[in-house]
Amino acid sequence: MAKDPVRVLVTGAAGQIGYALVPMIARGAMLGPDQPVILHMLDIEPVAEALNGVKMELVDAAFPLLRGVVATTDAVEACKDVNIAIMVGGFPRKEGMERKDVMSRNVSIYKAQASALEQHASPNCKVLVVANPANTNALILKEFAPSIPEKNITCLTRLDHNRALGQISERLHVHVGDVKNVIIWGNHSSTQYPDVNHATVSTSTGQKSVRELVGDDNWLNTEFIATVQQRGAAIIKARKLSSALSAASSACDHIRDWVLGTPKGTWVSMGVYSDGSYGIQPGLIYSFPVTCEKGEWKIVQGLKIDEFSRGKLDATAKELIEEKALAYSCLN
Ligand SMILES: NC(=O)c1ccc[n+]([C@@H]2O[C@H](COP(=O)([O-])OP(=O)(O)OC[C@H]3O[C@@H](n4cnc5c(N)ncnc54)[C@H](O)[C@@H]3O)[C@@H](O)[C@H]2O)c1
Ligand SMILES: O=C(O)C[C@H](O)C(=O)O
Repeated sequence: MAKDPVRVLVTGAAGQIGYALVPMIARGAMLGPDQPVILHMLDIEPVAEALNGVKMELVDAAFPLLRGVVATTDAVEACKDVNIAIMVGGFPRKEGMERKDVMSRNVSIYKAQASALEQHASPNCKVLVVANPANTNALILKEFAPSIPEKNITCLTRLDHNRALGQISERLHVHVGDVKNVIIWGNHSSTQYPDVNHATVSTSTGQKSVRELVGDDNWLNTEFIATVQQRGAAIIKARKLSSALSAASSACDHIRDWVLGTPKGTWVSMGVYSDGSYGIQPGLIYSFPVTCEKGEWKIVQGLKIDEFSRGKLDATAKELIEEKALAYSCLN
């Protein structure tokens, strides 16, 4: 039997991630090749005409799964009955800025949009915040939309996770699809901790540890970590624009795995509210390793954390606590 369409909101849809993301959703890259979708696209009045242009292109592309498009500058209309909300709207950082430098412009958007989502989205709407500072925007959204279950509010660290897989695959000359179970801990910022201590590669003779195959702890503990932490800045330097196609693709991966489940024996990284796992202050939106089943994520428990990792987990948590205070000071 044909499935009912799922309503997917993309905010900031006239921007560069939006332009890469909406065709991916309309082609089934997010929810699967048999799942019809209705796209809700929100942006602001000054770019209303460009937003309408994106709608025209969606019509012109004749996507068989696309059952409707709402393009609007009205947050209430945009949020109406949506099942999934991808929050990309905001301002990207420019060369030389840290992600928290875009804080004051972006957190106020998330406070305002929390209410629109709370009042008008479908009650079990799943939310993914992409706009930076992603963890703190998600935290503000969670705190100002108390009736949305906290398990439904997440932020994107899957791009960092995919970047870590990419770096390992390049270093070992293996297919990226054969590398799994890296972890991004903490903030989507330069304090994030890309951890390969539990990561493996599928080989013709079974699963092998990434650390053993690389055989260079110094590279793993320094250059590898710094490359993943600084990749967003490196893309801005090269493109003069922040990452867009990789961000859009990773947002699809995040939602697909959350809704359809992670493969057996594989975890992914998602920014989710902390329940105190691994000693991280409860309530922060912190990136953890998670598995997903039947539309629910669960933090992977019981991983051994060595002293080097402990310091890194705590440092990125400390930054998130500081960002939270800064966000509230911007809102006052
Ligand atoms: N978490 C991640 O991995 C990740 C990766 C890449 C980029 N980002 C972030 O995603 C955000 C978007 O990046 P981009 O390159 O698409 O930027 P962009 O400037 O091209 O697009 C952002 C869009 O948001 C719109 N917007 C601004 N205020 C809005 C509001 N109140 N409601 C709805 N829309 C609004 C703008 O008009 C613009 O069209 C930035 O904050 C960027 O830093 C996050
Ligand atoms: O780094 C940025 O500001 C953009 C984005 O968060 C990224 O990681 O590419």
